[in-house]
Amino acid sequence: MARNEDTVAIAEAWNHGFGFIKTSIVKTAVELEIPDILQNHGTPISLPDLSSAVGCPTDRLHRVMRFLAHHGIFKRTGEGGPVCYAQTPISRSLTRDKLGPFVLLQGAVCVPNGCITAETLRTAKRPGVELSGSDGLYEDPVFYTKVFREAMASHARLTTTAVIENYREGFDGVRSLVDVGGSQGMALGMLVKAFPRIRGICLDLPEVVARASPLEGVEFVAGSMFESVPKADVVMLMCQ
Ligand SMILES: C[S@@+](CC[C@H](N)C(=O)[O-])C[C@H]1O[C@@H](n2cnc3c(N)ncnc32)[C@H](O)[C@@H]1O
Repeated sequence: MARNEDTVAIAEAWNHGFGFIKTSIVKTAVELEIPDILQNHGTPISLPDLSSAVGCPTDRLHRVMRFLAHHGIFKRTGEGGPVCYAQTPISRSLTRDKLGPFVLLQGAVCVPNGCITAETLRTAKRPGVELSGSDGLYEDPVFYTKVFREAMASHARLTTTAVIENYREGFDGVRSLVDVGGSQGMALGMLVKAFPRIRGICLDLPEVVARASPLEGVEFVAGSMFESVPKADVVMLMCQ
């Protein structure tokens, strides 16, 4: 691995990049009045009951509650039986008569556009909520070419460098590698350069592949992972 202090610094930098997610999901829980629902319920509530109380499909709500339980906002109970959720001291502080309204106010100011909200959770209008493919996000040329592409390239460079330096044996015997959602082929380009015997296949949406520059050793395939994935010895799925 990279030197320990570098690794810790990179983890801290990731936290700065993604720290808003926790705030965003807590705000969504308050919007849905989940702390109040649990308080009024009195005992742990099952996922289907919570789902009908907030008006969100169970599968989407489950993902949100799993995240919040992992971060100690709610407590998951019913080990081995049906999934239920209970209050914690934190969620008891997030009811509408305590700090809930404050979270809604600050969240409205600080949480970036594009995060999951109560409305998007109920209607599944965003790809993070329902993986139905592109929703136009990647078709916006300004967003895609400037912000998104540079962000993805920086992450791919960092991660792939660490993989090449520390996990060479993972590529032993590999002759073909498909990067699913490989964007402009940054990661794959680095991998085929480090392991020239590997044939790289970069699968991404047609509008993304149309903007990709040719890369030695990399074949670009336009399509959707939900329809088919090109055959290869190894399938790579990074940061989806
Ligand atoms: C978060 S980026 C990750 C890019 C790259 N794997 C990385 O880690 O830097 C997600 C990528 O998945 C692509 N994508 C989204 N929906 C897809 C689909 N249905 N099939 C294939 N690729 C898809 C996007 O265009 C985008 O390039």
